[in-house]
Amino acid sequence: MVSIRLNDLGAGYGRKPVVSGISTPAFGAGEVIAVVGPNAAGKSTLFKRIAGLLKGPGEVILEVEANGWASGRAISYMPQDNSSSAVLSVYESIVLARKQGSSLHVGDHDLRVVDATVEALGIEAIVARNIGDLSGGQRQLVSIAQTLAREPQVLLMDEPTSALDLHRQIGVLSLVRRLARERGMVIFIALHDLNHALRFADHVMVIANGGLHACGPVAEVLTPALLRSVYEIEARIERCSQGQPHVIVDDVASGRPVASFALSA
Ligand SMILES: Nc1ncnc2c1ncn2[C@@H]1O[C@H](COP(=O)(O)OP(=O)(O)OP(=O)(O)O)[C@@H](O)[C@H]1O
Repeated sequence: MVSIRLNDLGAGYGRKPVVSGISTPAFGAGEVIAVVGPNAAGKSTLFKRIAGLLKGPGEVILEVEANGWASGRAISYMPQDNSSSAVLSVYESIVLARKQGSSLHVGDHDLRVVDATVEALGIEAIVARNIGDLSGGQRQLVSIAQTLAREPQVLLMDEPTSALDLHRQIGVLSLVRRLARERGMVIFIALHDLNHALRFADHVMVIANGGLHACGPVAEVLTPALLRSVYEIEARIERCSQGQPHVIVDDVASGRPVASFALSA
């Protein structure tokens, strides 16, 4: 079983902090946490800090109990941009991702995990293709496969469905949530689609103005008041016929043009 808590975490580039003072409760096995917020708020920066790719103040408190399942690394980060080598086949790239940081010996179990991941994502038809020949959405599915095949205990997925059609967005997020429950992972997903956050996440972290603006159960945090203060939109949260909450946007707050929504420097 795994749990992860952020304590007064900060990160930035050079001397300039992008985010600071981020503290959360402990998130436990099986939980999915949506990380949302405006462009350039610092979601990717926070993920890189949690993954240990950036240094900064504060601590990531990770507790891992051996449970027989965990064959993979503790924390794995799936970046927004896929920079896999274009000369590898899809299958080779997934095997390589699984073996990254461990011995290069590829055993039967490794191949079974790779095959199961390929099947779960429905990418059997492209496994022999070169990554460089794929469409943007296909590359994103391969990047997801590479990340899942590592079997991490904490997974940081940075906008994993941004290039996917609606059917695959729902499919991938359903799969990710199921794997979190089955494997006892903690999964953080940076998302811009708040309806996906409402549908697939247990908790939400709202990153804005250089820090953690709000954190808690997703349906409690994503309110019209929060959408107004963070996104400058007038919106309602209404339930569809199946009881699922949805954001319905009525207007841009105060009638200002969308282009006036300021990016942080
Ligand atoms: N390598 C870097 N060097 C310097 N500044 C950077 C670097 N990467 C990101 N930044 C800056 O850090 C800030 C936060 O960027 P980050 O990518 O974390 O935002 P984000 O919330 O993930 O944005 P988006 O939703 O647009 O993907 C931005 O102002 C960005 O320009």
